[in-house]
Amino acid sequence: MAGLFTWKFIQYRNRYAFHVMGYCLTTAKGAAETLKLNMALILLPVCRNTITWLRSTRLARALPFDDNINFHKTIAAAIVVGVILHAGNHITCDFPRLISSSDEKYQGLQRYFGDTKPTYLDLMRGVEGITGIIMVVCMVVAFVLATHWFRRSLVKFPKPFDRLTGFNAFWYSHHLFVIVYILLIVHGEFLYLIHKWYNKTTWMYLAVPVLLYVGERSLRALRSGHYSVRLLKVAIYPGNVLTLQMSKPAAFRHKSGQYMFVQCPAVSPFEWHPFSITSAPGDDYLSVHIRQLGDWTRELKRVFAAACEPSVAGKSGLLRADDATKKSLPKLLIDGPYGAPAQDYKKYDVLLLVGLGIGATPFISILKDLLNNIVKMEEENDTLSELCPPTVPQNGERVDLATLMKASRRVKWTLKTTNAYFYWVTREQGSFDWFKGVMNEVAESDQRGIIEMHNYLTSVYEEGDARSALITMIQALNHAKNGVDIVSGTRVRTHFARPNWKKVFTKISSKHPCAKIGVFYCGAPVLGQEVGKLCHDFNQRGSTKFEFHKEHF
Ligand SMILES: Cc1cc2nc3c(=O)[nH]c(=O)nc-3n(C[C@H](O)[C@H](O)[C@H](O)COP(=O)(O)OP(=O)(O)OC[C@H]3O[C@@H](n4cnc5c(N)ncnc54)[C@H](O)[C@@H]3O)c2cc1C
Ligand code: HEM
Repeated sequence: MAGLFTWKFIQYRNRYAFHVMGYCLTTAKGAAETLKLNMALILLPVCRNTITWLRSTRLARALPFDDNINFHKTIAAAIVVGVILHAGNHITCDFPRLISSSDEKYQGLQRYFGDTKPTYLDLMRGVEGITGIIMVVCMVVAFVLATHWFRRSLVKFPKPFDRLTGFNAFWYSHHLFVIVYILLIVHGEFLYLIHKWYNKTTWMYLAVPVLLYVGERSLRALRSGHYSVRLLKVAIYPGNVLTLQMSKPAAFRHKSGQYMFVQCPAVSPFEWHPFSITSAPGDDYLSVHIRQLGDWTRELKRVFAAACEPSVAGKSGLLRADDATKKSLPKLLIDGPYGAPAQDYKKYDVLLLVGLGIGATPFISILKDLLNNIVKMEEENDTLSELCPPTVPQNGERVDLATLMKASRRVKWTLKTTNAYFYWVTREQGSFDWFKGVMNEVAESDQRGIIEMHNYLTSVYEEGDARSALITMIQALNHAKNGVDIVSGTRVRTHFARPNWKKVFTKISSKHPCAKIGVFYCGAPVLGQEVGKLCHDFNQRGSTKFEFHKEHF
């Protein structure tokens, strides 16, 4: 940006027009050059399919793809500065200087503006003026509605927009950028003080990113038509969580930690909402866990609750629908999968997964994937010990070469993850039902103790409360005696009050000296900062290195 600004600034500093309009002109033109670059750059971090693909390439080592939206916002901020400098200088400084210039000075600019000096109105109502004004208006609306405050707020809009929520207002207004891009290309063709076609470079900056983004949107539209899924199971849990289990389209390949968009025409034919995929890549179905938050998720629950029946004794969930109930369920469309920070878990031997409430969803898929691999590994090992008898062949005894070859191929098959620690912090005990099935399975199948699971219930007693300490002690005794937790009824350890993160980090770092540990966090930013800071602090102290990845939804 600095380079482009300086280049244009110097170019116009050396032109005749500088003697008429001065530094207002050089600044306006310098800013315009950065705007062209930034309007191109801003589209790249929101090309989700491209980024998902790039995450799996070597580029992921150099570029922080997890920060794509922050990059998008930073470029947006640079655009705000660019627009202020560009439009501000034209409107308040160089236009007035041009129209008030002496006839003698104006003569040198006649070939650009005509024989008679233009008025202020002439300049404003030219193509560049009109397109510029409309772009600024569209941008102001879209920028204001895109601010964090609006996106996250529950502002009530006046009629006829009263059904819009903050996020939807942001989403729809963001599409004003389609108009902005069309106008920007037109604006770039009618620039004053530029006649030669090769100096009109706006379209050159924009061509590739705009085409890439148009391709992305077309792909999404095409794919969503193909990805109409059949619902296999629906369950509604305490804590207002809805689980949807659906058939997996043949071409759908995801990694644990990734997310997908879901659309339900019975709720809204326009809205697509993102949800982490909770099933593992090896499962033959897809599943999502959806917590009710606003209008769309609430309506989704209502629509599905109408098609559900009370749960059969022994099955978890308050209401259920599956093949047995034979009720017709609303149609569902999906789009994805898309990349997310947690998908990098395979890079590490030791994992620390921290989920807050519904933020556990990306990690459930990881746990399931680990579990599937553990089961597969156990099976492989059983086959291996059958193929390769533990006793060393005695003198004269022969081992079939084919058997040995087969066995050696199998020996290579190992599980990269040696340890995974899952910390799930929830408000109430009922939340445990959301993922009870998976946790039970993990606890039962993971005989080697690769996965350690902790559930923290924070709404029972305050931290430091004597009752909390007492229950924790009873829990620990029971766990030691029976290996079973009294709250969860499984090997998952339930704790009362908030986790002591420092202790958790101390324990893990002393257990894994010199290891590189992948710390994945999904939840409210406040705790994310704390966990991130602990990673940084522990990295300064010992040989264990913690690499922090966070996500927030
Ligand atoms: C990558 C990702 C993964 C997610 N995974 C899960 C999950 O596994 N389980 C779960 O319960 N929730 C998940 N969410 C959050 C979920 O998408 C929102 O809770 C849901 O879209 C809320 O919609 P609403 O209309 O009911 O609520 P609203 O009141 O309209 O919105 C509440 C908040 O949700 C966000 N939001 C709303 N609509 C969208 C949208 N279309 N796209 C992105 N964000 C939106 C906004 O920040 C908004 O402030 C995830 C979000 C993201 C970005
Ligand atoms: C010139 C300015 C901008 C342009 C051209 C632009 C363009 C876009 C585009 C094309 C998308 C992708 C939508 C999609 O395909 O899903 C997007 C998403 C988004 N933009 Fe912008 N934007 C601009 C400014 C801003 C600003 C000022 C903010 C906030 C401060 C912002 C925040 C976001 C967010 C949060 C998303 C959602 C990304 C996601 O989760 O997929 N944008 N923007």
